[in-house]
Amino acid sequence: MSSGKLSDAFKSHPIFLHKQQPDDFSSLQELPKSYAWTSQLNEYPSFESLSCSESVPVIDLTDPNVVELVGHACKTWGMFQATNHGVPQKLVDDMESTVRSLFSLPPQQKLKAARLPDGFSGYGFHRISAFCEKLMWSESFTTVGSPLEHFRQLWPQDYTKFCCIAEEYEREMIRLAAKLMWLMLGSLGISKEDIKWAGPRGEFEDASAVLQFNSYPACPDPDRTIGLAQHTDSSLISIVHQSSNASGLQVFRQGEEEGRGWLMVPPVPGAFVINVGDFMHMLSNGLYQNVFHRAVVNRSQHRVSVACLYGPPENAQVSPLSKLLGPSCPPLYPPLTWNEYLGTKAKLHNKALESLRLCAPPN
Ligand SMILES: C=C1C[C@]23C[C@H]1CC[C@H]2[C@@]12CCC[C@@](C)(C(=O)O1)[C@H]2[C@@H]3C(=O)O
Ligand SMILES: O=C(O)CCC(=O)C(=O)O
Ligand SMILES: [Fe+2]
Repeated sequence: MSSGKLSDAFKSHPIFLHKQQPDDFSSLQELPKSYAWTSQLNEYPSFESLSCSESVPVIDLTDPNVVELVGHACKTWGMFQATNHGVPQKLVDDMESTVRSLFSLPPQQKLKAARLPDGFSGYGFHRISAFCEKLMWSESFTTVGSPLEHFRQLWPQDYTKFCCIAEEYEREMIRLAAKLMWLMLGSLGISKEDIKWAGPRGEFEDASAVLQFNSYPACPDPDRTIGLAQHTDSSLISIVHQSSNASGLQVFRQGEEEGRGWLMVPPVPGAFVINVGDFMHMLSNGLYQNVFHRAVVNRSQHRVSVACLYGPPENAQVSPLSKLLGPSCPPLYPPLTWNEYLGTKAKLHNKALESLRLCAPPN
């Protein structure tokens, strides 16, 4: 397998769906058969909330114990919500308005920025649709590097304004992601010298970031379909802003029999949801849990989210950190670039990580 550019990751893994582009959701009064899921959805129960000790931790990044809190959340949940993260609220609001404005464009206009079957960036169904029994009630827009070309197609008049917002937002995400990386790694006793690809100043100067906009229109029959099917993110970490008008993000809780299921992650004003991705799981040699999550839809609200999938530099071979290895802790995964991993994921989806495992994880 080759390393190469992230934007070329899917060149040899095109996806073909029985419908290439999302419908005009606003015109649908009933759920079409193609969106009606039959199995999988209710395999496990959904919970609005469990007891209060059992909700995704909310962590104030200025808390004196932040390193321990973050480490604990990554080991036990693989997810937390971060407050006091330093990203200006105005920028987050502008980003959300941009995303709403994009998905509110007429269908024909959105298709001007359509993602090609073998492409990485642009508008369309989510990449994982290829593995789903039915279509998902959502639309997405993905961008890596500058969104300028696509934005120019979408908004011939005011693309500059939207471009500035997206680029500024991405810069802030990259800054926050580096900070979160060191909180997570610090909690494992890892320091700047331990990771070559963290760059000379240890600030992950060359890390890659993908911006993913998700749109979940109001749905006439929300219980029979899904917005985004269960998955783990292929990133090191993902930083998600969810709109505050509706909940929808659910996290899978392993737990005992009756406690096992999908737990709602309610929007917390001003907070970002932070996910442990597959690469952080590999880097930490299994100490941090990559986390299964999905998004459900609702009857009356148009929900949107903005995810930044943050990964290693394009050409970096990432392997389990040697400081975490020992006679009783052999490496669980081989060295891998992000590009190579996305290729494996494009073939095997939720089984990708397991297929790469070199030996069984210790209990
Ligand atoms: C860098 C990535 C990671 C991708 C593919 C590619 C660009 C878009 C990402 C997502 C975003 C939405 C969920 C997901 C499952 C999807 O369908 O597209 C993600 C997937 C992954 O995490 O594997
Ligand atoms: O919409 C959400 O809350 C989840 C989005 C997500 O999981 C993703 O973009 O990877
Ligand atoms: Fe995700």
